[in-house]
Amino acid sequence: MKLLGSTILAAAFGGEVRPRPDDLTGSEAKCQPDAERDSFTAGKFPDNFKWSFATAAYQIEGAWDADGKGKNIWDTFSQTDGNVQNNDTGNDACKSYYNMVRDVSNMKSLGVKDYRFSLSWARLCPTGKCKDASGQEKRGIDHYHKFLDLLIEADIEPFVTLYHWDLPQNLETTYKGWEGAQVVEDFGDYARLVFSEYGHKVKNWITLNEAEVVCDLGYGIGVFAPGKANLKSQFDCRHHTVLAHTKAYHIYNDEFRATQKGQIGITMNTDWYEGFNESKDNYDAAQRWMDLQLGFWADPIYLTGDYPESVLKNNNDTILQRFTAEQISQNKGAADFFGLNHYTTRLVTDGNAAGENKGVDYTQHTCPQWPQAGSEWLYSVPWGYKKLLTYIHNRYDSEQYPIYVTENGVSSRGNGTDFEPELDDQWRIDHYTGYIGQMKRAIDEDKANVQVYTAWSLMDNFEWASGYTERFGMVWVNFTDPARPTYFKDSALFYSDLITTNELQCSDGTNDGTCKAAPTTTTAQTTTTSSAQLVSFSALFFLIAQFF
Ligand SMILES: CCCCCCCCCCCCC/C=C/[C@@H](O)[C@@H](N)CO[C@@H]1O[C@H](CO)[C@H](O)[C@H](O)[C@H]1O
Repeated sequence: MKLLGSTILAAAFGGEVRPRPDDLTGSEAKCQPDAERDSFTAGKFPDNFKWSFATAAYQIEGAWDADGKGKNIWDTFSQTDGNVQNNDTGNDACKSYYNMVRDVSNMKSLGVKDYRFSLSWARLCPTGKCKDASGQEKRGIDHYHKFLDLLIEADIEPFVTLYHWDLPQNLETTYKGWEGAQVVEDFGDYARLVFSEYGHKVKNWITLNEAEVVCDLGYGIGVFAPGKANLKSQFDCRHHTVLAHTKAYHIYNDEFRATQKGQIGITMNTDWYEGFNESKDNYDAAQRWMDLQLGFWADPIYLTGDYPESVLKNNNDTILQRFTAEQISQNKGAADFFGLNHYTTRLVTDGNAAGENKGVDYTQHTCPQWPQAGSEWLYSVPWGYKKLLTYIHNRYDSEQYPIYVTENGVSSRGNGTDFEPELDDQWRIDHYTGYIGQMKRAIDEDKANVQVYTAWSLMDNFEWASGYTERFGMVWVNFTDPARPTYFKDSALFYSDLITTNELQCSDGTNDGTCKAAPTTTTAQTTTTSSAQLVSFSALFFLIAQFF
C-alpha cells in the first residue's frame, strides 16, 4: 500500500466535489497540522476485538412490496418525486432480499466474523402492529430465519438493529409515527416478537439507529422521511425514542435475558464538537452541541436517567416533555453497551448572545484543510474520533458500558460508473487507516474500552436522500444490472487483512507503531454540480447549521 499525496486523496474522495460551507480561512490554530495530534499508531488490537460490517434493511433489501411486506415511511418518501436525488428509491436497492447467499458469500470470502444489519419492521408486521399473530407476516419472519441460518452456518455473528429508520407507514398515518406516544407501546410489541422469534440465534441487539437523525432530519427539518419540519414534532419524536429504547431494554431484561443470555444497547450518532479555541464560552458552546446530539440519549441511559442540564435549561416544557420520576429510574442503566456511529468533526463558537440567550446559541465551522468526502457533510478528521472516544470513555464510563463503534466510514461521489467500476479506493484505505489508528490511540493511551469497530458499509447502497449518488461500500454494486453483480474494492481487501491479522498497518506499509497522518489540503474544486444545486445545498447546510 502506498501513501498517496493529499491532493490526490482530496480529489479522489468524491471525483465530483461538493460545495463547501467553510467560513474559516485555514490559518486558525486548530486548522493547522499538529504532529502530536495527527499522528497515530499501528500495531495489534486487543485480543477478542471485533471487526464488523454494517448495512440496513431499507438501504439494501429492495423487494419493497414482496411477500406481504407493508409500506414504510421511506417507501412513501422515496416514491414521492422531489424528495431524493434523481428520484431514486429503495424499491430494488441491492436486491439483498433475493441475494442473501451472495452477501454471505462475499463476507465469507473477506473473512468477516461479525455483521450488523437491520430488520424491516413492516416485513414482519405490515401495519406495524405486532402484538398478536393476526398482525404478523410469516413470510417476512421466515426470511430472517433463513438469513440468520446462513450467517450462523458461515460462522458470522449477527448484530441486529431493530429500527434503522423504516417505520411502518400505518403508524405514521394513524398517530404521526414517532410524534405519538403510542409508538412506544408498538415498538415494545415489535421488540418482543423479534426477541422471541430470533433470540436463540441472536446475542447482540441494537434497539434504535441514530434517533437524532430520525427526529431532526425526519421531523425537524423534513429532508428525510417522513418529511416534516416542526420543532415540537422533532422534540416529541426525540422524547419517544428514548422511551421506546428503554421499553425494549426492559422487555429483553425481564422476559428474555435469563434464557437467551444476550446483550442489548442503543446506537447514537454524533460528530465530535470541539471549541474553536481555548475560550470558555466556545468550550461551553461545543459541550452544548454534544449534549444536544449525543447527551440527549446518552445522559438518560448511561448517566443520570434524565436529559443533560443544558437541554433542560434551553428547552421549556412546551417543547420538551419531561420524564417522570419512574421513567428516570427506568432510563438509567438501560443498556449493556454504548453504540456509537461517528463520521466527522466540527469546530464550534459561542453565539455571543447576551441576556436570556446567553449560553444558548452556537455556530459550527469547518477547516478548508479538511478533505471532504462524497457526502457534503463528511470531512475526514481522524483526530476528532480519538477525542470523541476519550470523551465517551470519561463521561459515560466505558468500563461499565463498553463502546461498540457500530458505524464509521466514508463516501465517494461520481467516481466510476456501473459500467466502469472504480475499485481502486486507496483514499478510502487512507481514511480508514487514520480513523482506526486514532481509535487505537484512544484505547492505548486513554484506556477507552472500545470492543467493536464496524465499517459502514459492506456494500454500496441507497444513501437516503442522496439516493445512489454516494457510495459508502467496500464492495461495489452495479445498480444498473438487474442481477446486481458485486466487486471488491481495494478497501475490502485492506479490511479483510485487518480482520484476519487484528493488526493495523500504516498507509505506507510500515508498522513501527508511529504512523504519520497524511497531510491534508483544500479539496480541488472540479465540481460538475450545477450552480442551482450549489445554491440549494449551501442553503440546506445553512439551515441545518442554524437549526438548533
Ligand atoms: C432532490 C432532493 C435532494 C435532497 C438532498 C438532501 C440531502 C440531505 C443531506 C442531509 C445531511 C445529512 C447529515 C447527516 C449525517 C449523518 O449523521 C448520517 N448520515 C449518519 O447516518 C448513517 O450514515 C450512513 C452514511 O451516511 C448510513 O447512511 C447509515 O444508514 C446511517 O446510520
